[in-house]
Amino acid sequence: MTFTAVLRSGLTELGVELEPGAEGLLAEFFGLVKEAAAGLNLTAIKEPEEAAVKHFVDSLALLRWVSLGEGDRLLDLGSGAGFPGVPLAVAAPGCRFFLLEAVRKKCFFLEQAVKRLGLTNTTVVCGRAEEYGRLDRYREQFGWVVARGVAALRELAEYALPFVAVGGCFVAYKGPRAAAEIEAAREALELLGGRVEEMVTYSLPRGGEKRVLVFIRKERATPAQFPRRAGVARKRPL
Ligand SMILES: C[S@@+](CC[C@H](N)C(=O)[O-])C[C@H]1O[C@@H](n2cnc3c(N)ncnc32)[C@H](O)[C@@H]1O
Repeated sequence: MTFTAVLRSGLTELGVELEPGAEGLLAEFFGLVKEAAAGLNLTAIKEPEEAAVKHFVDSLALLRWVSLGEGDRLLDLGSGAGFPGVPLAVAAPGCRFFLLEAVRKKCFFLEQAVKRLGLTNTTVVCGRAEEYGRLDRYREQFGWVVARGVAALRELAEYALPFVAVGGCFVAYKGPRAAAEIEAAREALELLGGRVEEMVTYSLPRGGEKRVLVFIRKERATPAQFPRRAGVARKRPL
């Protein structure tokens, strides 16, 4: 099966519908990722069927539970080669997307890809969450923050929650160990103003790998001392 056929059947299985024209853009993005894969350390992404399921369908699974439209602002923290941010930006053109990534060569790839795909709703931000989360124009400015594959929840919460507006939501894309990660992150979430609202589970099509989206509601402003300076959350998670 081709990339597009696997993508289409995978999304149908999950109950996610795409805007007209989105499939073509996603296939074009896959081509760009594949071309850049070796230089970006993304070798696992080369097989079209596997990439369609593990990266594209997985990224878009959020849309089964969330609709992103006009006036929404979403930050993808640690976007890497653009997952889940780019597929979501293609699928939800009315929402404004910010792709935050610390590694310059990945940011360069993202900037080129955004330009090639004509994604006028998407801005690439090159830097670390620990720095950007302290700037007024980013701090508590997003109704949605998402992150996939960046860090364990206990550490990740300190990067992500400062960006979320009070009342907004941080969604962590996780695997089968999500419940244990939540347990380990309880104290951190409480300190940072977040509360786990819901955990939804889905199986990826074909291999059927189990995935979990953890929805964390921001209930209170994050105290000014967070995030701590770069490297501290990793060494001494809350
Ligand atoms: C394993 S990759 C996952 C990339 C992508 N989210 C995905 O699911 O394919 C993690 C990415 O997060 C970025 N990252 C890790 N910590 C970060 C931080 N504190 N601020 C910004 N980016 C960060 C890394 O540079 C890396 O590109």
